[in-house]
Amino acid sequence: MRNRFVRNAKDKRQGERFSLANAFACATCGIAHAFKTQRNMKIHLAVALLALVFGIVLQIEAWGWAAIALAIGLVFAFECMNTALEAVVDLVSPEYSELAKHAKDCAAGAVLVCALGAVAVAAVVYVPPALALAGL
Ligand SMILES: Nc1ncnc2c1ncn2[C@@H]1O[C@H](COP(=O)(O)OP(=O)(O)OP(=O)(O)O)[C@@H](O)[C@H]1O
Repeated sequence: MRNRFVRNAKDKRQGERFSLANAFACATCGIAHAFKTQRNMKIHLAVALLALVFGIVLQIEAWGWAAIALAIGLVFAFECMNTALEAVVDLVSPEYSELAKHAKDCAAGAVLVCALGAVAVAAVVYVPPALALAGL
């Protein structure tokens, strides 16, 4: 029987229907795969949980929650994209290649830039209430 979660370019050209539920299921599989295979994803999760705890303890404002949620989402999204790019590179270039190296290094660099941005957001959101809590 045809796997209902598989759709290729030919199916798309033929206009074969692919339900929204299937699309969500595929996206969820991708996120789960990234969590299972990428050590960095687990580190991002630990840091995100810590950020939530800090947010509750420091009683940050609504705009702070919005900024932290955006930063966390961006880091997870970039790590998923990095995982996708690594898979494609491994598929098309299992042997050593300078282009493959540049592609993977740039994708990893994008995650790093995103994580540094998240650190900057965290500093802006958490430092003032932390100083206030400390009476400084
Ligand atoms: N086919 C290849 N050709 C050349 N260099 C490669 C190749 N595959 C991986 N590399 C190099 O090894 C590094 C690590 O690649 P790998 O696929 O193991 O990613 P990773 O350890 O999961 O990285 P990340 O921490 O970014 O998720 C790449 O950034 C790149 O410099």
